[in-house]
Amino acid sequence: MTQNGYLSNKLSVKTTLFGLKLWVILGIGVGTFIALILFVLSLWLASRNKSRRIDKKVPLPIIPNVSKEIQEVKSDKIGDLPSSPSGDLGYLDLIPTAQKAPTRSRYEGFSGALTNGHKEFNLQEKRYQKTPGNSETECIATNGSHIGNIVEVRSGNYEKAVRQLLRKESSVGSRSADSVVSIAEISHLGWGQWYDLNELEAATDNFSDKNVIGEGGYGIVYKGRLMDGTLVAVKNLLNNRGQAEKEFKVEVEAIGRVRHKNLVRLLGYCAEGNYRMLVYEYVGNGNLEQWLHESVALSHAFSWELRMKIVLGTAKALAYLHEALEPKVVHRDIKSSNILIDSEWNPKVSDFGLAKLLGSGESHLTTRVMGTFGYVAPEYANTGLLNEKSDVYSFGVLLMEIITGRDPVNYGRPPEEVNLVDWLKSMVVSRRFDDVADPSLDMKPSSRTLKRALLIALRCVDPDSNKRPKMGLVAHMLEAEDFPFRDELRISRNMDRVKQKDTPSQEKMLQSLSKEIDLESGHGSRPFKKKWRRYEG
Ligand SMILES: Nc1ncnc2c1ncn2[C@@H]1O[C@H](COP(=O)(O)OP(=O)(O)OP(=O)(O)O)[C@@H](O)[C@H]1O
Repeated sequence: MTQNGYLSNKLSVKTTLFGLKLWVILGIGVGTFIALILFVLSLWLASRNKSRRIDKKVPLPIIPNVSKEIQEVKSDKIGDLPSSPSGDLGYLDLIPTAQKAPTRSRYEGFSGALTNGHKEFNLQEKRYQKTPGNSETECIATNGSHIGNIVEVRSGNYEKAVRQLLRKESSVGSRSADSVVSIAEISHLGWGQWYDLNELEAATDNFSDKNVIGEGGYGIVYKGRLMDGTLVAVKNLLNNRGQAEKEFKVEVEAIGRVRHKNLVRLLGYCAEGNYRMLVYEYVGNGNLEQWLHESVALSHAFSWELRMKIVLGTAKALAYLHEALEPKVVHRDIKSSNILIDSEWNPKVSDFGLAKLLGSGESHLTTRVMGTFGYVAPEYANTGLLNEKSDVYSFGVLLMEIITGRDPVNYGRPPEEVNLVDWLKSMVVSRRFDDVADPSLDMKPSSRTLKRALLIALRCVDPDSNKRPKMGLVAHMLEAEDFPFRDELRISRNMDRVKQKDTPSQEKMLQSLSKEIDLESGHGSRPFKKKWRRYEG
């Protein structure tokens, strides 16, 4: 027997394993071994690919684009910041370490670490004022240096905001690089004209002193002439960190899109580097404060009729802000220096830096009362509760100022005359009407006209904000010579009889004044009742 014959005989021997021949069992064994090797090999390859993908992910230099949640990101100082040689901050990793879940109205205790290779920088929330949609965070590095501010992070996504901020910081240097970021950031406003800083410098002769029109709490206003000849007023907001940014944003949001004959028009803005400027139509005939209190030599020319034209236009502008817009706009700083006057004596309400946008029926509770002493409604000053009725109060004070030519608060007067509202009420109660009109008026108004104006003013400053009329009604009262005050008062009284908690003197004063006006008008007003009812409530 050959060797081959012997091998094949051996392989063909049946085994005890299911009676299978030996070569079949050997074949199965080899096949299984090869399959096992292949399986292990494929597992190894798969895991290698996966780890490669993870490796690729780690150093990806991607920083999120401007998020919708980030309304504005501002950096105003180059701090002690890490940067890669390319100036790209893609290797940074922000690890929030103690970020509490944001509640509806506040974000708290943010801190995080920023790593760049072996370096680590701590970020910390330092300052915050929190109401929804109104927050500000200052980021400081471990060494205490200021990195920048994050303004208006709506859903607490600090990580994105900080990355954005840092990326911006990394683009150290040129003004143009900075302004590119700014343009991207505020382009979401989708409104108005963008002005170059160069353009405004040229328009105002390099912001020269001779072009200064005035200075308010938030910045200096310059007169300027654009290349196309348009006269403008340029408000250069003071760069006191967050405040300029807030004022800028509020003005733009509040009046950027609105058009009204009696609202000053905001033509556009400039946001380059740290500069924030607002460009308005130029209103060339001064402001109401100057006409009432400064231009003594000219005040005789400021007749009752012109004053009433200004009052009416202002009332219409406020009615428009409160009743025609959604969300409505509460101005919060109605006062004589904010009523600009054009060459045809049209008033233009200006300075919306403190304005607040409120949804319909909404009130706002604030911890910081803004406004100007003497004009602020008592409930707003005492409790911080703000709605459009606060503007109605300020308008009432403004009307009293126009009637009397007196400042809302003047410590130069005898104690009982310091506060205009209190003094005027006492004059009405003691029926000394002849002594209240501005002595510098050339022609005094008729008794009835004066009383009508006084009654409207007194209703606007009602201590109970619910009883103050809406501005639309105020405008109608001012406009309609035959407005039936007695009926109007009765309707108003009936409407809130349930919650009647008036001081009797206020109610009595208004009643007797309206009675007098109706008597002086000579008609009992029945036919007008229906007509006016619709303006109430
Ligand atoms: N569009 C404009 N046209 C002409 N003058 C303007 C214009 N806007 C503002 N002014 C003038 O510039 C001056 C400063 O205005 P601004 O609104 O900054 O401050 P203010 O109202 O006087 O004070 P504050 O802002 O502190 O309440 C005022 O005298 C105002 O009359």
